[in-house]
Amino acid sequence: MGRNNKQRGGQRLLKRDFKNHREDKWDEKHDQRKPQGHDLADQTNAAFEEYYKAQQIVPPGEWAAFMTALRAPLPTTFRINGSGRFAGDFRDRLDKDFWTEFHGPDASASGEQLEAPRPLQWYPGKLAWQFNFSRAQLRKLPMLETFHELVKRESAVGSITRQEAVSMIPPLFLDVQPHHRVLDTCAAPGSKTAQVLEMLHHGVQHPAGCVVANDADAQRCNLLTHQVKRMCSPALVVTNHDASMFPLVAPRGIRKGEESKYDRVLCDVPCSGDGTLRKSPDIWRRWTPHNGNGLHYLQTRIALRACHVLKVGGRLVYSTCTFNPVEDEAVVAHILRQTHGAMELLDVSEELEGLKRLPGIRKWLVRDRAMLRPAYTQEASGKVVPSMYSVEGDTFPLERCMRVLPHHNDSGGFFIAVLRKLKNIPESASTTAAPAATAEAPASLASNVTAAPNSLSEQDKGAVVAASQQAAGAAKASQVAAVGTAAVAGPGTTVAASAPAEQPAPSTTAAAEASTAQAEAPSTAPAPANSIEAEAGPSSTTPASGALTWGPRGGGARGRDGGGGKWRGIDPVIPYTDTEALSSMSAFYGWSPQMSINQQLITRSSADVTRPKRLYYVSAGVKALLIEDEHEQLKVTATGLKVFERQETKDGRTLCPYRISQEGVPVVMPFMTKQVLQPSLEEFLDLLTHRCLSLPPHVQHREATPSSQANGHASADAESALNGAINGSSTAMDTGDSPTPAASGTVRAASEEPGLTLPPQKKLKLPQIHKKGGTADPNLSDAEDGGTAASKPTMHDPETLRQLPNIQPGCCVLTLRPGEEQRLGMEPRNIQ
Ligand SMILES: C[S@@+](CC[C@H](N)C(=O)[O-])C[C@H]1O[C@@H](n2cnc3c(N)ncnc32)[C@H](O)[C@@H]1O
Repeated sequence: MGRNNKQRGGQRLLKRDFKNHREDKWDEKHDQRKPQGHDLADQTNAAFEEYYKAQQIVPPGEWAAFMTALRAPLPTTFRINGSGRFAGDFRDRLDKDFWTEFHGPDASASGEQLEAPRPLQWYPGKLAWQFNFSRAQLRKLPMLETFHELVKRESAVGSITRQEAVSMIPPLFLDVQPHHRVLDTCAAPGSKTAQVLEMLHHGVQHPAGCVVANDADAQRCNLLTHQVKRMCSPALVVTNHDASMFPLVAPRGIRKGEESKYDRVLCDVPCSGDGTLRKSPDIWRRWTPHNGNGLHYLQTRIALRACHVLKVGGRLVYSTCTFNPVEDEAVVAHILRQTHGAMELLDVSEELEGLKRLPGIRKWLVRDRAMLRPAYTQEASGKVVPSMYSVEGDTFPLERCMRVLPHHNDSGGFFIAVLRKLKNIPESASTTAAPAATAEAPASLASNVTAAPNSLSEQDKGAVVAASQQAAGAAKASQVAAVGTAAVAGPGTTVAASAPAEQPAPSTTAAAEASTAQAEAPSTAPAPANSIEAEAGPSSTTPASGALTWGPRGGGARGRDGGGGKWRGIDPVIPYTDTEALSSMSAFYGWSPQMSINQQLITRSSADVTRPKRLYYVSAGVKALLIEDEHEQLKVTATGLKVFERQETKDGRTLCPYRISQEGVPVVMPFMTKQVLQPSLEEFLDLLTHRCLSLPPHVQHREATPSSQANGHASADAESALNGAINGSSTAMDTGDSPTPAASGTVRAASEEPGLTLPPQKKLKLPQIHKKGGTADPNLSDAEDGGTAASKPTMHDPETLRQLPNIQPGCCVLTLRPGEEQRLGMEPRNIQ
């Protein structure tokens, strides 16, 4: 009874640890240099000191420095999104301007000892930075306040990510390439997933690979989806499985072989977390060596499964944020032992120059109930298993593992091992820790599964003006400039407001997980004959997908209304193949029906399969994975980038059933040969400022010309895009419901995502407009505002007027003309 209570208590404790302390995400309270609710007296733990002194993980003479660093607050670190458009600008500004300011008269006058923000030496391209100011300093010094505001703003719009320095290390060792299929086994809250996605997208608009981000905790999957959606990547799949039983997928009749495996696997396992003591000082109070013992078994199972799903030749990174050898070297040694030479521990000491690290240790001790022991004996009491111990005679080169100590790089603590798969793991190899009878159940494994939101929905790259209100929020505005979507409405052709915000699916309890054995067993049913080939599928990850079907998947076909998924509470992933709608979209936007924009769309709607409200675009790599996952073995909680939203008109007349969503612009734009308008820069800015521009009477759109109204006019929500332009922050635009009768022949903002944004140092002097609601006149509703065309500037540029007759009523994309970006202080980019 007592034992059970303790077990339960231990589980609760550790679960709370993960929820609160391994999120690697910025928390405002960490601005405070003094840990809240803990004075220094709390930052002691005799058992901790005894345990780690005995393990000899700290070099002789460094113990005091180690402990002092562990008790000091953690510096703030952030990563500049390397695939973002303004990464270079922002980095150079930090490097030059702030450096100068920190050594200029303002800094000297303050009388403070200020350390300028500095790049992390070992992070490539000076794309990760560190600073160390107290809250008091931030408040006191205007110069610091400006810097802090800048960091907060860039973080909000996604051009930088606050992430603990050590947490940036594992993805760097993964060596991700754009064509890789990557699995992040324990991914939430997703800081490493975001980094991996950036790597996948590095230098390419449409990477052929994909990233599967998995977590056993459904709520944390939601958190991950939310965090990573700033990336606006169509190459992400979020799944909700116990990683120790992560399913490999394969279509009917095809044995699960190399093709369905992963080129890269990140195994950032749940751990006791004492490497995060600087960030989470309450761990001092709760630390015991038994926390690590309790997690060892789960860690070995997750790591072994990761080895199984890795391709031969692929890389696996195993990492923890604990110093504890039982969770570190012991797990690595165990997987080397259990995989019988199939896995090789790599020497990466030459990689990440400048990162101070210590080699892994070959001998360690395990604390059982009674004492610390170097080797397993029958007398060992408590929850210990042989695999926790170092084994005399093992020749594994464990010194190739890496331990990062806090005083070496002024960081948190971390452990990393990089492995390569040399050959297939013999069938006989065990996937569990040796005698596990006494091992604790995994403390962190959530038993309840809640559903995730249907899909990702934010803007990544590109250049955008318009946005849609429901999705306003985190937006990648600093990578966004000069392109926007708008809707042109003709007489009686009203463009509906953007679709309602996505509803999370209802919660439910855990669905049964596929067992490892099931996951790998070949299916027996024959492969279907008909097929739609995935365009530009990744050669390394696409099995014979030419022979597979891009159509309803197993559960989807059987479920409710023909659309329910296999996993309760989770919407199915349904390929969108409505040829009639797709042809009308192709004709309207001007692309060939065979292009991938038509071939890689999905819906998540089980209720309205025929007329889904939203269409999501998935990368070729994701499509290939979904095709292989014909039986819906993957419990996909989120995937795809929202690119189209259904548009309705009051009179039922639309030329095209779907308009482009703001975050979809970068994906859709390269395919478009129609519905692209390039107004002059002045008109562009006027449109943003006033929401609505009038057209001169003699230039009326053929469809958009109202029979009785004086002027057609163009409108777009100004305020958020303009603020975005000025602040470099995200923008939100208001579509309104429909143009008023007076507003026929309008160009209206069609979606509400990030708008025109500029590099932070480039500030435009543009007219001030009020905040909320997006209308230029606060007393008017959007529709009314759209109707006051007379008060708006008139579109008059001859080149704009020449283009207008080619724009059909409905959605169009606005872009700057070539070369105009420089006038806004932006680097030129290749838009169309
Ligand atoms: C250390 S955190 C991961 C941090 C994450 N990699 C990041 O960088 O943001 C460990 C995660 O493992 C998850 N987890 C715990 N047990 C798991 C299991 N059996 N399978 C998959 N995930 C698990 C937890 O929910 C937690 O989100």
